[in-house]
Amino acid sequence: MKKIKIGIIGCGAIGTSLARIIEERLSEKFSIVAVCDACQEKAEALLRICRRAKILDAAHLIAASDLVVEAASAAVSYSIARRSLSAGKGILAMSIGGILGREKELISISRKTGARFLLPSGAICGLDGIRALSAVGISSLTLNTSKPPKALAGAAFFKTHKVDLAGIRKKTLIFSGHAAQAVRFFPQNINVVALLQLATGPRVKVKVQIWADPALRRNVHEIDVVSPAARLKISCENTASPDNPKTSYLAILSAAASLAGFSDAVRIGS
Ligand SMILES: NC(=O)C1=CN([C@@H]2O[C@H](COP(=O)(O)OP(=O)(O)OC[C@H]3O[C@@H](n4cnc5c(N)ncnc54)[C@H](O)[C@@H]3O)[C@@H](O)[C@H]2O)C=CC1
Ligand SMILES: O=C([O-])CC(=O)C(=O)O
Repeated sequence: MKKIKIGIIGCGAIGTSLARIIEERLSEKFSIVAVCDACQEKAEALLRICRRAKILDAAHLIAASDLVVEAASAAVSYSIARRSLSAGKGILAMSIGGILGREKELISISRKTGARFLLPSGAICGLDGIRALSAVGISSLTLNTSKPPKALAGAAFFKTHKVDLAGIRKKTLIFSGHAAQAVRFFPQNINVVALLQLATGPRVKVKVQIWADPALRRNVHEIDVVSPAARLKISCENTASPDNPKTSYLAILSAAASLAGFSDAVRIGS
């Protein structure tokens, strides 16, 4: 069987760990042909894992790949997805916040070109049930995300909101609002709310609260869904990636699971 050629844009925590999993467990199906990072050293470091890959800029990487993995940033995820799908190349996107609000166009290009548009569940679970329930209506969906303060450090929110993160001694509410605001203020922290919003569609206004909790060692996402067909309470207590405290290890495993199921005839779960 011909291997699917993968190009990875973003050689940080997700890009690097995912590349390791592809090389170790998924190499019968996939071959990493190109990598790209805004930081040359990060791309060079990834070549030590992907020995057959080349460092290419985004345009050449898209041209060389069958499937592009975006693990870079919300500032570029939409443009990478649009360029990939328009060229008939599949895209697995991780920076979902950058796609929220512009998904219709991408879905339409994907359907036109037939290129796969993959949005893994990332750091949460339960999107299967939430998508199923949205057919009968969801009356409320709330996400409570709690992270250690250092995992929230550097977010755009703190440019306009004075918070002494290092001085927080107990669980403190940092932000309360809706998905679109949350991904603008916390582009590296709350892609999961964008996934929830995409799964339910614009009729449901997904609410989100972000907490800083100095007692936590994990990234915790608690999702509460109210619908006539079911009440879901989903709780994910995720170990952080060893390379980036903002990112849960589950997000990497979820991307790997999405690749493992790519073109598989068998599907477990909806
Ligand atoms: N969907 C989900 O559940 C989750 C999504 N994420 C998102 O996935 C993305 C990757 O996460 P991590 O690997 O943990 O981040 P990271 O910060 O460890 O790595 C990102 C890498 O992308 C590179 N980069 C940034 N802009 C770039 C550009 N324009 N072109 C090429 N390279 C660029 C950086 O230099 C860095 O090496 C982030 O946007 C993050 O917010 C993270 C966790 C969960
Ligand atoms: O990895 C996590 O726990 C969630 C995260 O950073 C995101 O959704 O952007």
